[in-house]
Amino acid sequence: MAGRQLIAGNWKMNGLKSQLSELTQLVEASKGGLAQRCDILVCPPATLVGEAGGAAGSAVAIGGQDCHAKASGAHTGDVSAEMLADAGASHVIVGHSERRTDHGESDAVVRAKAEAAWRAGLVAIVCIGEVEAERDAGETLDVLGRQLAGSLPEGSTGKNLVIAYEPVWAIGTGKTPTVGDVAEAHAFIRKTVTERFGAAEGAAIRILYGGSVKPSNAAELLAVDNVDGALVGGASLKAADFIAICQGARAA
Ligand SMILES: O=C(CO)COP(=O)(O)O
Repeated sequence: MAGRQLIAGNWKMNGLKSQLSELTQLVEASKGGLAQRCDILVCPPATLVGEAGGAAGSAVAIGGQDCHAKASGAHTGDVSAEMLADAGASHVIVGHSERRTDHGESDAVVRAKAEAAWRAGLVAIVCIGEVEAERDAGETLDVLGRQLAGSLPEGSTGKNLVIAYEPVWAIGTGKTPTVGDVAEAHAFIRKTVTERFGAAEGAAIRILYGGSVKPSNAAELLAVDNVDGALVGGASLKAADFIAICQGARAA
């Protein structure tokens, strides 16, 4: 078990400046004691990272949702890890299934992005997860093994890497795996990173669960062995829901 749990919000392509009032409420709750329960991270769209960092101060960490592998250059529309760090981010999500699907990102691309995150001093949150057909075919652990082998750079540690297990069929659908299935997947991920990066780092790397986490199921999911936090999409947009999810974190 990797110590304090991390509850991370992924706002995806949601959030105009007015959305920052939800972040302000979360910051107040964090200062009011929530931060004693868990580490809290919000990943707004890139347009809001700077302002969110200003609003969050040290009470809530701020992250990006993607970065380019290069530090700068002729890549119209892309954002580098260095730019996110410069704007106040401490983390960046890479390899989210929506990026893998919408932008054809391969494991090799995801790995290069994780290395870019490190180059800029950011923690990389690498997402993995099977699609429904793979699950139905009994291939979940094979898929996770392949994605871990291809997406995680050498030198991964508990300080520079977080893994998010997000079954693609559970994202935004209201469906979640059973706690038994979550336990099996997380135990497999723990074993895989321990074999590759050694016992100390394998134990320290946080493994988040993501996919339809909400106030009503958060405590149950966060109590599962080897679940070191949650990556929350839709329910992170409302401060009250996200705060309730944070309250479901296992006491450190
Ligand atoms: O993709 C997710 C977080 O990255 C999960 O999204 P939902 O919580 O909306 O299912």
